[in-house]
Amino acid sequence: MTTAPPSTAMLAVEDLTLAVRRDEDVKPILASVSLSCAKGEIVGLVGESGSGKSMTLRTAVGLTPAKADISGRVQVSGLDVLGASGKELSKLRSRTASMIFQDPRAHINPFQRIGTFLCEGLRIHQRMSKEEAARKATGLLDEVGLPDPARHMRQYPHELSGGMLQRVMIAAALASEPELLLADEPTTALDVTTQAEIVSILLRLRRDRGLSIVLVTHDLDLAVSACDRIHVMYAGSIVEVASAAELARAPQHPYTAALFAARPSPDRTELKAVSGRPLGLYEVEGGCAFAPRCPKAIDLCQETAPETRLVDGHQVACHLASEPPVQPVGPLTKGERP
Ligand SMILES: Nc1ncnc2c1ncn2[C@@H]1O[C@H](COP(=O)(O)OP(=O)(O)OP(=O)(O)O)[C@@H](O)[C@H]1O
Repeated sequence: MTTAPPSTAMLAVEDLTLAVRRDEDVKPILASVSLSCAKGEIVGLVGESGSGKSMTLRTAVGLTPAKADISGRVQVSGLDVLGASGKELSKLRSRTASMIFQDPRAHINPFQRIGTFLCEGLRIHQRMSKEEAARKATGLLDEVGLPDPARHMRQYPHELSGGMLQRVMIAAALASEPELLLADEPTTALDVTTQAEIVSILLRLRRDRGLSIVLVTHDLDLAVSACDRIHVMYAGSIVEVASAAELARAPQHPYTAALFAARPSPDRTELKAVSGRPLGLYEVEGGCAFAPRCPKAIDLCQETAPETRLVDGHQVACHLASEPPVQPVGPLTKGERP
């Protein structure tokens, strides 16, 4: 088992630090985030609300707040995203990397037929004729498993269920033949059966197209079932990275362990919610960001931010993890802030 960043990374985020400016205020959001996704790999990014998952994903395609201080490196398929021109970024977003989101209805015009929605991008970005675009769009709906693509092309969004609409959004994301799919909570609004169907589509797309996928989710079980590797995020930092199987077998960071313990399960009579509330990076005073909620915290945790260590194949940012720190990743929670 290996958790080292693959050398053929489709996405490589290294030491990414980001703070948003408003007037005199500076709000730190990400601290020294490193994350990678190889060609054909499905990588999970999990953590509670406000930990910075969406901001990491958006920064990967250059969608950052207007007034932000950013440092670090982000590469997608060889493009230096933080140094890219507007033209390069729009090419990145219209060709190389596509995104899907939690609520498909918020990203589709309710007055436009599904076929019109799908064909628009194909005609503009790929300069297809009307007939070519319709043929390609119908094929994409078939690829994502919609039962009657020709009929769905003529339907309006309100005629489709949430799960069917999410498939339409995946079809739209595939229209540009991307190499990388960034999926931000794509199953959160769906029932359990439909969630499983969406995950099986993602797995099939990886197999058939060699697509690289970053899956953001709150749902650890879903991440374990879908992903090769998982990055666990807390307060704007990655606190643990391991293969999905290894993370589920033996989580090393107390936060990861607490997330696993908080999952509902048939053999559990009560839920062990992670105590306390999740902090944003801007609320962290010093030391380990998880220390105020950590049942194992010692004085050192309150005082000094932990470095990332390699323990049993896991990269883990915790003082209580016993192996020496890995290089060159530095302090995770209190790196140099802008
Ligand atoms: N444009 C912005 N300006 C200022 N703060 C922002 C902006 N966008 C996000 N934030 C803040 O950044 C932090 C991380 O937000 P982000 O949406 O990345 O978290 P998340 O882990 O994706 O949460 P969720 O699971 O709820 O979507 C939050 O504190 C959020 O309020």
